[in-house]
Amino acid sequence: MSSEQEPISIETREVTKTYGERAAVNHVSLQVKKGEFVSLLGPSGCGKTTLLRMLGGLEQPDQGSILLGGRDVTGIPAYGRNSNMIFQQLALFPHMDVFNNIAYGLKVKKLPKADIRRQVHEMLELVQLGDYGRRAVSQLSGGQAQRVAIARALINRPEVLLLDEPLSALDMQLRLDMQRELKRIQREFGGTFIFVTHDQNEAMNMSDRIGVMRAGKLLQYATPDEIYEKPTDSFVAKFIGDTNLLATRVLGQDTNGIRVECFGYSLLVKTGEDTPVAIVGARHSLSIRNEYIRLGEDAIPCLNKLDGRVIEAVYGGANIRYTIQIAEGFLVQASALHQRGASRFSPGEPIRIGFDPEDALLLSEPMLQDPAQEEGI
Ligand SMILES: Nc1ncnc2c1ncn2[C@@H]1O[C@H](COP(=O)(O)OP(=O)(O)OP(=O)(O)O)[C@@H](O)[C@H]1O
Repeated sequence: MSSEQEPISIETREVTKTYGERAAVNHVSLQVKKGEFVSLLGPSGCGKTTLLRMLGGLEQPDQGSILLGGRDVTGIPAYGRNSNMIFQQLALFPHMDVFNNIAYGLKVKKLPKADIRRQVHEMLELVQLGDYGRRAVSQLSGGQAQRVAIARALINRPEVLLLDEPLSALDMQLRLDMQRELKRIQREFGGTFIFVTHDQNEAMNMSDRIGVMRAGKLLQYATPDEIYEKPTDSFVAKFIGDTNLLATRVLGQDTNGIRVECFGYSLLVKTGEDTPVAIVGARHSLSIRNEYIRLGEDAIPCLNKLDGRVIEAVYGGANIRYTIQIAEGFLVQASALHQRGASRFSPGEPIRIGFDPEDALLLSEPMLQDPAQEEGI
Protein backbone atom coordinates (compact mmCIF):
# COMPACT_ATOMS: atom_id res chain seq x y z
CA MET A 1 0.00 0.00 0.00
CA SER A 2 1.45 3.41 -0.86
CA SER A 3 1.63 6.02 1.87
CA GLU A 4 -1.00 8.04 -0.04
CA GLN A 5 -3.57 5.28 0.53
CA GLU A 6 -2.93 4.63 4.22
CA PRO A 7 -5.81 5.90 6.35
CA ILE A 8 -5.25 9.30 7.90
CA SER A 9 -6.18 9.69 11.56
CA ILE A 10 -5.88 13.44 11.88
CA GLU A 11 -4.96 16.19 9.48
CA THR A 12 -4.51 19.95 9.58
CA ARG A 13 -4.79 22.11 6.48
CA GLU A 14 -3.12 25.51 6.63
CA VAL A 15 -4.08 25.95 10.28
CA THR A 16 -3.31 29.37 11.79
CA LYS A 17 -3.89 30.74 15.29
CA THR A 18 -3.05 34.34 16.14
CA TYR A 19 -2.83 35.92 19.59
CA GLY A 20 -2.76 39.70 19.23
CA GLU A 21 -0.28 40.48 16.46
CA ARG A 22 1.56 37.22 16.68
CA ALA A 23 0.81 33.95 14.86
CA ALA A 24 1.38 31.23 17.49
CA VAL A 25 0.73 28.67 14.72
CA ASN A 26 1.28 29.80 11.16
CA HIS A 27 -0.24 27.91 8.20
CA VAL A 28 0.59 24.43 9.46
CA SER A 29 -0.43 21.45 7.33
CA LEU A 30 0.29 17.93 8.50
CA GLN A 31 -1.17 14.46 8.20
CA VAL A 32 -0.87 11.76 10.84
CA LYS A 33 -1.57 8.22 9.72
CA LYS A 34 -3.55 5.75 11.79
CA GLY A 35 -1.33 4.02 14.34
CA GLU A 36 1.52 6.53 14.04
CA PHE A 37 3.45 8.00 16.95
CA VAL A 38 4.19 11.60 16.03
CA SER A 39 6.10 14.16 18.09
CA LEU A 40 5.82 17.92 17.79
CA LEU A 41 9.23 19.23 18.70
CA GLY A 42 10.63 22.74 19.07
CA PRO A 43 11.90 25.34 21.51
CA SER A 44 9.69 27.02 24.08
CA GLY A 45 7.08 29.28 22.52
CA CYS A 46 7.25 27.77 19.00
CA GLY A 47 3.54 26.88 19.04
CA LYS A 48 3.53 23.12 19.77
CA THR A 49 0.99 23.31 22.58
CA THR A 50 -1.27 25.68 20.65
CA LEU A 51 -1.25 23.27 17.70
CA LEU A 52 -1.99 20.30 19.97
CA ARG A 53 -4.84 22.18 21.69
CA MET A 54 -6.35 22.93 18.29
CA LEU A 55 -6.10 19.24 17.35
CA GLY A 56 -8.00 18.45 20.56
CA GLY A 57 -10.63 21.19 20.16
CA LEU A 58 -9.49 23.18 23.21
CA GLU A 59 -8.63 26.09 20.89
CA GLN A 60 -10.13 26.93 17.52
CA PRO A 61 -8.04 28.03 14.53
CA ASP A 62 -8.52 31.49 12.99
CA GLN A 63 -7.86 29.98 9.58
CA GLY A 64 -7.56 26.52 8.09
CA SER A 65 -9.29 23.25 8.87
CA ILE A 66 -8.82 20.10 10.95
CA LEU A 67 -10.00 16.64 9.91
CA LEU A 68 -10.35 13.81 12.41
CA GLY A 69 -10.93 10.34 10.99
CA GLY A 70 -11.80 11.96 7.65
CA ARG A 71 -14.46 14.26 9.17
CA ASP A 72 -14.08 18.04 9.27
CA VAL A 73 -14.11 18.91 12.99
CA THR A 74 -13.03 22.56 12.69
CA GLY A 75 -15.03 24.58 15.21
CA ILE A 76 -16.21 21.50 17.14
CA PRO A 77 -15.19 21.73 20.81
CA ALA A 78 -13.23 19.01 22.63
CA TYR A 79 -16.27 17.18 24.00
CA GLY A 80 -17.63 16.70 20.46
CA ARG A 81 -14.46 15.05 19.16
CA ASN A 82 -13.21 11.51 19.38
CA SER A 83 -9.82 12.56 20.74
CA ASN A 84 -8.40 12.75 24.24
CA MET A 85 -5.61 14.69 25.86
CA ILE A 86 -3.08 14.09 28.66
CA PHE A 87 -1.32 17.06 30.25
CA GLN A 88 1.77 17.38 32.39
CA GLN A 89 -0.55 17.84 35.38
CA LEU A 90 -2.41 14.55 35.18
CA ALA A 91 -5.50 15.75 37.07
CA LEU A 92 -6.60 12.30 38.26
CA PHE A 93 -9.74 12.44 40.43
CA PRO A 94 -8.24 12.39 43.95
CA HIS A 95 -11.35 11.07 45.71
CA MET A 96 -11.69 8.04 43.40
CA ASP A 97 -9.59 4.89 43.37
CA VAL A 98 -7.67 3.73 40.28
CA PHE A 99 -10.56 1.60 38.98
CA ASN A 100 -13.05 4.46 39.16
CA ASN A 101 -10.64 6.94 37.62
CA ILE A 102 -10.26 4.66 34.61
CA ALA A 103 -13.96 3.74 34.51
CA TYR A 104 -15.11 7.36 34.53
CA GLY A 105 -15.41 7.79 30.75
CA LEU A 106 -17.50 4.64 30.39
CA LYS A 107 -19.76 5.52 33.35
CA VAL A 108 -20.52 8.86 31.69
CA LYS A 109 -21.58 6.84 28.63
CA LYS A 110 -23.78 4.71 30.95
CA LEU A 111 -22.36 1.39 29.78
CA PRO A 112 -23.53 -1.79 31.60
CA LYS A 113 -21.51 -2.49 34.75
CA ALA A 114 -20.13 -5.81 33.49
CA ASP A 115 -18.81 -4.14 30.32
CA ILE A 116 -17.19 -1.38 32.36
CA ARG A 117 -15.51 -3.93 34.64
CA ARG A 118 -14.19 -5.95 31.71
CA GLN A 119 -12.85 -2.92 29.85
CA VAL A 120 -11.22 -1.39 32.94
CA HIS A 121 -9.48 -4.69 33.61
CA GLU A 122 -8.24 -4.80 30.02
CA MET A 123 -6.85 -1.28 30.45
CA LEU A 124 -5.23 -2.15 33.80
CA GLU A 125 -3.53 -5.09 32.08
CA LEU A 126 -2.44 -2.88 29.17
CA VAL A 127 -0.70 -0.43 31.51
CA GLN A 128 0.58 -3.28 33.73
CA LEU A 129 -1.32 -2.25 36.85
CA GLY A 130 -3.45 -5.40 37.07
CA ASP A 131 -3.62 -5.43 40.90
CA TYR A 132 -3.99 -1.70 41.48
CA GLY A 133 -7.71 -1.21 40.82
CA ARG A 134 -8.62 -0.51 44.46
CA ARG A 135 -5.56 1.62 45.22
CA ALA A 136 -6.19 5.28 46.12
CA VAL A 137 -4.58 7.58 43.57
CA SER A 138 -2.74 9.36 46.40
CA GLN A 139 -0.85 6.10 47.00
CA LEU A 140 0.60 5.86 43.49
CA SER A 141 4.15 6.63 42.42
CA GLY A 142 4.73 9.19 39.64
CA GLY A 143 5.10 6.45 37.01
CA GLN A 144 1.99 4.58 38.20
CA ALA A 145 -0.05 7.79 38.13
CA GLN A 146 1.12 8.29 34.52
CA ARG A 147 -0.11 4.82 33.61
CA VAL A 148 -3.50 5.44 35.21
CA ALA A 149 -3.82 8.71 33.27
CA ILE A 150 -3.00 6.85 30.03
CA ALA A 151 -5.52 4.09 30.79
CA ARG A 152 -8.19 6.67 31.63
CA ALA A 153 -7.52 8.53 28.38
CA LEU A 154 -7.57 5.39 26.22
CA ILE A 155 -10.63 3.64 27.64
CA ASN A 156 -12.99 5.46 25.28
CA ARG A 157 -10.82 4.30 22.38
CA PRO A 158 -10.14 7.77 20.99
CA GLU A 159 -9.18 8.15 17.33
CA VAL A 160 -6.13 10.03 18.57
CA LEU A 161 -4.44 10.54 21.94
CA LEU A 162 -2.80 13.95 22.41
CA LEU A 163 -0.03 14.20 24.99
CA ASP A 164 1.32 17.57 26.15
CA GLU A 165 4.76 17.01 27.71
CA PRO A 166 3.35 14.36 30.05
CA LEU A 167 6.79 13.09 31.12
CA SER A 168 8.52 16.37 31.82
CA ALA A 169 7.83 16.34 35.57
CA LEU A 170 9.46 12.90 36.02
CA ASP A 171 13.07 12.40 37.04
CA MET A 172 15.47 11.23 34.32
CA GLN A 173 15.44 7.46 34.93
CA LEU A 174 11.66 7.27 35.31
CA ARG A 175 11.28 9.43 32.25
CA LEU A 176 13.34 7.00 30.16
CA ASP A 177 11.34 4.05 31.53
CA MET A 178 8.07 5.80 30.75
CA GLN A 179 9.23 6.59 27.20
CA ARG A 180 9.65 2.85 26.58
CA GLU A 181 6.41 2.09 28.37
CA LEU A 182 4.43 4.64 26.38
CA LYS A 183 5.76 3.19 23.12
CA ARG A 184 4.84 -0.33 24.22
CA ILE A 185 1.33 0.76 25.20
CA GLN A 186 0.90 2.59 21.91
CA ARG A 187 2.05 -0.48 19.94
CA GLU A 188 -0.20 -2.86 21.84
CA PHE A 189 -3.17 -0.53 21.78
CA GLY A 190 -2.56 0.24 18.10
CA GLY A 191 -3.62 3.89 18.46
CA THR A 192 -2.48 7.21 17.01
CA PHE A 193 -0.47 9.26 19.51
CA ILE A 194 0.67 12.87 19.11
CA PHE A 195 3.22 13.92 21.65
CA VAL A 196 4.51 17.42 22.39
CA THR A 197 8.06 17.74 23.66
CA HIS A 198 10.99 20.15 23.57
CA ASP A 199 13.40 17.27 24.20
CA GLN A 200 15.02 16.11 20.96
CA ASN A 201 16.16 12.77 22.40
CA GLU A 202 12.67 11.98 23.61
CA ALA A 203 11.28 12.76 20.16
CA MET A 204 14.01 10.71 18.42
CA ASN A 205 13.53 7.72 20.75
CA MET A 206 9.79 7.45 20.45
CA SER A 207 8.50 8.78 17.15
CA ASP A 208 7.62 7.36 13.77
CA ARG A 209 7.67 10.93 12.52
CA ILE A 210 8.70 14.24 14.04
CA GLY A 211 7.33 17.68 13.23
CA VAL A 212 9.99 20.31 14.00
CA MET A 213 8.45 23.71 14.73
CA ARG A 214 9.92 27.17 15.01
CA ALA A 215 8.07 30.47 15.52
CA GLY A 216 4.70 28.95 14.60
CA LYS A 217 5.92 27.25 11.41
CA LEU A 218 6.32 23.57 10.75
CA LEU A 219 9.85 23.47 9.34
CA GLN A 220 10.17 19.76 8.64
CA TYR A 221 7.91 16.75 9.13
CA ALA A 222 9.72 13.48 8.56
CA THR A 223 11.09 10.30 10.17
CA PRO A 224 13.82 10.67 12.83
CA ASP A 225 16.36 9.28 10.32
CA GLU A 226 15.48 11.80 7.65
CA ILE A 227 15.48 14.68 10.09
CA TYR A 228 18.91 13.69 11.36
CA GLU A 229 20.49 12.87 8.00
CA LYS A 230 18.71 15.39 5.79
CA PRO A 231 17.65 18.41 7.80
CA THR A 232 15.98 20.92 5.50
CA ASP A 233 17.61 23.93 7.11
CA SER A 234 20.22 25.04 9.60
CA PHE A 235 17.75 25.41 12.46
CA VAL A 236 16.65 21.76 12.20
CA ALA A 237 20.27 20.62 11.74
CA LYS A 238 21.31 22.46 14.90
CA PHE A 239 18.26 21.59 16.99
CA ILE A 240 18.51 17.83 16.40
CA GLY A 241 21.90 16.41 17.24
CA ASP A 242 25.23 18.24 17.18
CA THR A 243 26.43 19.69 13.94
CA ASN A 244 28.94 22.14 12.48
CA LEU A 245 27.46 24.78 10.21
CA LEU A 246 30.15 26.18 7.95
CA ALA A 247 29.62 29.30 5.84
CA THR A 248 30.64 28.41 2.29
CA ARG A 249 30.62 29.87 -1.22
CA VAL A 250 30.03 27.76 -4.32
CA LEU A 251 33.05 27.49 -6.64
CA GLY A 252 31.54 25.16 -9.20
CA GLN A 253 30.01 21.79 -9.92
CA ASP A 254 31.21 18.73 -11.81
CA THR A 255 30.38 15.03 -11.95
CA ASN A 256 32.02 14.43 -8.55
CA GLY A 257 29.87 16.97 -6.75
CA ILE A 258 29.81 20.64 -5.79
CA ARG A 259 33.02 22.40 -4.88
CA VAL A 260 32.71 25.08 -2.20
CA GLU A 261 35.16 27.47 -0.59
CA CYS A 262 35.40 27.82 3.17
CA PHE A 263 38.10 29.94 4.85
CA GLY A 264 40.40 29.45 1.84
CA TYR A 265 39.84 25.65 1.72
CA SER A 266 38.30 24.09 -1.37
CA LEU A 267 35.89 21.34 -0.24
CA LEU A 268 34.02 18.77 -2.28
CA VAL A 269 30.39 18.09 -1.34
CA LYS A 270 28.22 15.39 -2.80
CA THR A 271 25.12 16.42 -4.70
CA GLY A 272 21.90 14.76 -3.68
CA GLU A 273 18.25 15.14 -4.63
CA ASP A 274 17.81 17.88 -1.98
CA THR A 275 21.07 19.71 -2.70
CA PRO A 276 20.43 23.26 -3.87
CA VAL A 277 21.30 24.07 -7.47
CA ALA A 278 24.92 25.20 -7.50
CA ILE A 279 25.14 28.80 -8.63
CA VAL A 280 28.75 29.94 -8.66
CA GLY A 281 29.28 32.51 -5.93
CA ALA A 282 26.10 31.55 -3.99
CA ARG A 283 26.56 31.24 -0.24
CA HIS A 284 25.22 28.19 1.56
CA SER A 285 25.60 26.60 4.97
CA LEU A 286 27.38 23.28 5.00
CA SER A 287 26.26 20.96 7.79
CA ILE A 288 28.67 18.29 9.06
CA ARG A 289 27.66 16.20 12.05
CA ASN A 290 30.28 16.25 14.83
CA GLU A 291 30.67 12.46 14.69
CA TYR A 292 31.35 12.47 10.92
CA ILE A 293 34.56 14.48 11.33
CA ARG A 294 37.61 12.18 11.25
CA LEU A 295 40.68 13.04 13.26
CA GLY A 296 44.43 12.47 12.88
CA GLU A 297 45.30 9.31 10.93
CA ASP A 298 41.61 8.57 10.32
CA ALA A 299 41.44 11.78 8.28
CA ILE A 300 44.12 10.64 5.76
CA PRO A 301 41.77 8.76 3.37
CA CYS A 302 39.16 11.55 3.43
CA LEU A 303 38.66 13.66 0.30
CA ASN A 304 38.37 16.87 2.33
CA LYS A 305 41.19 17.62 4.75
CA LEU A 306 41.83 20.66 6.94
CA ASP A 307 44.62 21.47 9.39
CA GLY A 308 44.06 22.97 12.78
CA ARG A 309 44.89 22.87 16.44
CA VAL A 310 43.05 21.26 19.36
CA ILE A 311 41.57 23.94 21.61
CA GLU A 312 39.64 21.73 24.00
CA ALA A 313 39.09 18.01 24.65
CA VAL A 314 36.13 17.15 26.87
CA TYR A 315 35.87 13.61 28.17
CA GLY A 316 32.27 12.39 28.02
CA GLY A 317 32.52 8.66 28.77
CA ALA A 318 31.71 6.97 25.47
CA ASN A 319 32.85 10.01 23.47
CA ILE A 320 35.48 12.68 23.56
CA ARG A 321 34.34 16.03 22.28
CA TYR A 322 37.01 18.13 20.64
CA THR A 323 36.98 21.80 19.72
CA ILE A 324 39.43 22.40 16.90
CA GLN A 325 40.51 25.74 15.52
CA ILE A 326 41.16 25.73 11.77
CA ALA A 327 41.63 29.48 11.40
CA GLU A 328 40.85 32.65 13.33
CA GLY A 329 37.04 32.56 13.78
CA PHE A 330 36.73 29.04 12.29
CA LEU A 331 36.09 26.45 14.99
CA VAL A 332 34.99 22.87 14.37
CA GLN A 333 33.43 20.52 16.91
CA ALA A 334 34.19 16.82 16.56
CA SER A 335 32.99 13.89 18.60
CA ALA A 336 35.21 10.79 18.59
CA LEU A 337 34.32 7.40 20.01
CA HIS A 338 36.41 6.75 23.06
CA GLN A 339 37.86 3.30 22.40
CA ARG A 340 40.64 1.58 24.25
CA GLY A 341 43.91 2.10 22.38
CA ALA A 342 42.50 4.81 20.10
CA SER A 343 44.53 8.01 19.74
CA ARG A 344 43.60 10.90 21.96
CA PHE A 345 44.50 14.46 21.22
CA SER A 346 45.44 17.12 23.73
CA PRO A 347 44.80 20.85 23.77
CA GLY A 348 47.51 22.75 21.88
CA GLU A 349 48.34 19.80 19.58
CA PRO A 350 48.27 20.36 15.80
CA ILE A 351 45.68 18.08 14.20
CA ARG A 352 44.47 17.14 10.75
CA ILE A 353 40.71 16.69 10.34
CA GLY A 354 38.78 15.30 7.40
CA PHE A 355 35.37 14.37 6.10
CA ASP A 356 34.00 12.73 3.00
CA PRO A 357 31.70 14.50 0.55
CA GLU A 358 28.74 12.22 1.40
CA ASP A 359 29.06 13.05 5.11
CA ALA A 360 28.36 16.74 4.58
CA LEU A 361 25.08 18.33 3.60
CA LEU A 362 24.84 21.59 1.69
CA LEU A 363 21.76 23.40 2.97
CA SER A 364 19.66 25.56 0.74
CA GLU A 365 19.80 28.75 2.81
CA PRO A 366 22.89 30.82 3.59
CA MET A 367 24.18 30.87 7.14
CA LEU A 368 23.39 34.30 8.54
CA GLN A 369 23.96 33.61 12.22
CA ASP A 370 24.14 30.74 14.62
CA PRO A 371 20.49 29.63 14.96
CA ALA A 372 21.14 28.00 18.33
CA GLN A 373 22.30 31.31 19.83
CA GLU A 374 19.39 33.10 18.25
CA GLU A 375 16.86 30.78 19.91
CA GLY A 376 18.71 30.50 23.19
CA ILE A 377 18.88 26.68 23.02
N1 LIG B 1 -3.84 32.03 25.41
C1 LIG B 1 -2.82 32.73 24.89
N2 LIG B 1 -2.87 34.08 24.82
C2 LIG B 1 -1.86 34.80 24.28
N3 LIG B 1 -0.73 34.25 23.79
C3 LIG B 1 -0.61 32.91 23.85
C4 LIG B 1 -1.64 32.08 24.39
N4 LIG B 1 -1.26 30.79 24.30
C5 LIG B 1 -0.02 30.80 23.73
N5 LIG B 1 0.35 32.08 23.45
C6 LIG B 1 1.61 32.47 22.79
O1 LIG B 1 1.73 31.72 21.60
C7 LIG B 1 3.07 31.30 21.40
C8 LIG B 1 3.14 29.79 21.31
O2 LIG B 1 2.82 29.24 22.59
P1 LIG B 1 2.77 27.67 22.87
O3 LIG B 1 2.37 27.47 24.29
O4 LIG B 1 1.94 27.03 21.82
O5 LIG B 1 4.28 27.27 22.65
P2 LIG B 1 5.04 25.93 23.03
O6 LIG B 1 5.91 25.63 21.87
O7 LIG B 1 4.10 24.88 23.45
O8 LIG B 1 5.93 26.41 24.25
P3 LIG B 1 6.29 25.65 25.64
O9 LIG B 1 7.19 24.53 25.29
O10 LIG B 1 6.97 26.74 26.41
O11 LIG B 1 4.98 25.23 26.23
C9 LIG B 1 3.87 31.89 22.55
O12 LIG B 1 4.45 33.10 22.12
C10 LIG B 1 2.84 32.12 23.62
O13 LIG B 1 3.21 33.19 24.46
